[in-house]
Amino acid sequence: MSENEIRPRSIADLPGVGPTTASKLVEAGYTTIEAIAVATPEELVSVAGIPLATAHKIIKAARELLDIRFKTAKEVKMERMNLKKITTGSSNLDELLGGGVETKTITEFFGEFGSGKSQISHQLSVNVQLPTDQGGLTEGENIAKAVYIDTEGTFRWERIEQMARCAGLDPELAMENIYYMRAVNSDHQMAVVEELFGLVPKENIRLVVVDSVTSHFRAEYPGRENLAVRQQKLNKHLHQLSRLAEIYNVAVVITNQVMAKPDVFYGDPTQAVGGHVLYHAPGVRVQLKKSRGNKRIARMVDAPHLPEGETVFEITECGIRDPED
Ligand SMILES: Nc1ncnc2c1ncn2[C@@H]1O[C@H](COP(=O)(O)OP(=O)(O)OP(=O)(O)O)[C@@H](O)[C@H]1O
Repeated sequence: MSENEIRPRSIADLPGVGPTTASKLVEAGYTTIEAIAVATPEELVSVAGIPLATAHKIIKAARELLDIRFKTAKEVKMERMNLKKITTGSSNLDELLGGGVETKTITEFFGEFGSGKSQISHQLSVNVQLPTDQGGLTEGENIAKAVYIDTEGTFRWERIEQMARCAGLDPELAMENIYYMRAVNSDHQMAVVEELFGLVPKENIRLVVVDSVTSHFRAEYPGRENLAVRQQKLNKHLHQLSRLAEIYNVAVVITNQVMAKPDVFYGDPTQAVGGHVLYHAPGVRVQLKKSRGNKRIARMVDAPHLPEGETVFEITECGIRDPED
């Protein structure tokens, strides 16, 4: 299957699943291709009343679609090498990230207020639209677009306009290629991501930003007593996002505000322990710190395949850039 081909996303698109079977499966809770992929043929036979051979065929198709099979290490290497990267606008920061922000991956930017998390998110939403030879994901006429889920109302179209102009894009067009949604609470935030399983392939969306991923969860489930349920919901949300990244080959960027002085937030271990939310989930974590003036320090935190390290970038009128001096 070619990379740009739109993959079926509903179980009704699987071979062997007609409308009646589809509705029986959905009724029994098999609502996604993932659920089918991990089901046993006997389960499907009993809930949908289909022949065993058909059940085998449906499960096999679901697994193929999700690419669940043994791969050689060489194949894994080739897959990684083929992953596309989006430039951040700063070659220092790109280098730290191993070439830019990667598709099929969640990249978390965490740091205190004003550390540059939203600025990077704006910049990536512009840069994804650039042609591939300029660090974007637009191939020929097929413009790569972005989704920006804003939980705190910090999105500024003026900034997009400014950054697009500097990047040599038509600012009006650039703004049309960013789908914006203000998420009003954590349930809404998760519902919006669920909706993206429809929108992403249809509109050639290659970047999904959630700025900030944590604020609603923290506000709705405050303190230590709510930690377990908060983390559980947040994990579900992260799992949704990583499925989206994986299935549709998109880059997912999440931001997470952490306090400069975690001791003030005693009782909230998500603040105290290093700060990032990805924990053991696969992905890339970058800590941002304020430095002199508009300079910022980015630090790679326990990345599975990237060396730890630090670099400096700058926030300018034009956006994220390497420091002048
Ligand atoms: N037009 C601009 N020119 C230069 N620098 C700018 C411009 N706009 C914003 N900045 C810089 O970006 C900073 C804000 O960064 P950003 O909004 O990304 O922070 P953040 O990490 O998202 O913070 P928060 O957690 O509060 O949302 C400002 O303090 C300023 O230094």
